[in-house]
Amino acid sequence: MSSQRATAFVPGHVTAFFSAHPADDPAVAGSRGAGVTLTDGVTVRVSAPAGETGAATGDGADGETGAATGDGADGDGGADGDAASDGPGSRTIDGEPGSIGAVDDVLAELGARGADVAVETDLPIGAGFGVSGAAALGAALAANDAFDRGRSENELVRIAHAAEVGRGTGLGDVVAQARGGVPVRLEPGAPGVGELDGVPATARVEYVTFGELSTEAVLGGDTDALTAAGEDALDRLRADPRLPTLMDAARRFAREADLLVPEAAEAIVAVDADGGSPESSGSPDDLGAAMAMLGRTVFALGTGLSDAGYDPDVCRIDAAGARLVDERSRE
Ligand SMILES: Nc1ncnc2c1ncn2[C@@H]1O[C@H](COP(=O)(O)OP(=O)(O)O)[C@@H](O)[C@H]1O
Ligand SMILES: CC(C)(COP(=O)(O)O)[C@@H](O)C(=O)O
Repeated sequence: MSSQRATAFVPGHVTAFFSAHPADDPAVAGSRGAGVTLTDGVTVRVSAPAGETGAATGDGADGETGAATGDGADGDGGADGDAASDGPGSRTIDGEPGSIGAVDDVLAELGARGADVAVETDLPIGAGFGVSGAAALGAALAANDAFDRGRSENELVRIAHAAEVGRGTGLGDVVAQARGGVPVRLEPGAPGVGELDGVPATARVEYVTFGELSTEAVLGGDTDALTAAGEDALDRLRADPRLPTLMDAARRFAREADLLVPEAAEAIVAVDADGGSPESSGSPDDLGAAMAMLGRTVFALGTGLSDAGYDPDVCRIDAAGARLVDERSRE
């Protein structure tokens, strides 16, 4: 018995600092770094057309990490129906027609292009919350369930990671979002290649967005300076895996990597002046603000942005990571 519809929730992920590690093999490519996952995230609903679920056990098995390059059509060996043969199903983002490249690549890899896919999020897209990675991972989890593809969690994370890296829209968001909490990416790459740790902590998160920053443009440019700064920041956090050190390393990274945009710099100073930083006399729960990579976005742990007079969105660090949610119907 296979399900026809499935829904997944994937937390947003704000990168505090990172180093870029490109590679030809998308499972090997990725980033080192650290960030926070958010209770605000992306919900992906996948509906399989009738008769297109199950039995595609060999689907794409020879190319699990090739989602970004291939269209998956030659791997669609489903015995009882090929979702790709009838062309793509509907794609919406917050109810409007629209698609995210990494999502399309995930669906192709799973032989699920015929699915109707609805991506819903309160987070802004392209502003440093890893929405594209979250949508890709949510599509992988939900399509696997709706089409009864029988892939494991690690396999689905690998497929979403490969799609995201292949599209140039992220390097480390997917593995972080799969984990939840405060992920520390010790080694780059998909499950089986990369290595994760975490800062064991929770906090209130505030954020304000001033606009988008193209991840493709930054990753496609010279990343030597940001990678050197990111490696330094990771060394500092490994020596002291606590939230104040994460935020301090994030602020220094943005300056050293020359990524700090003026609106973010202004907000970080305003939060600091108001007492919301560990160097000043504010509450110990206020850990100041930093810029979200890669977006014109500032995030604070505690109440620093609201104390400084901004009107932030508020959520918390997500404890669970990407997951299916139980609102599906079964036949
Ligand atoms: N309304 C939209 N605004 C920005 N990007 C969009 C939108 N709809 C789809 N996209 C796609 O979503 C992806 C955003 O990727 P990225 O810049 O990495 O953002 P994020 O930080 O949210 O992951 C791009 O591939 C872009 O083409
Ligand atoms: C910083 C970034 C390379 C991009 O993040 P975003 O713009 O949110 O997709 C991220 O994927 C990472 O590896 O840390």
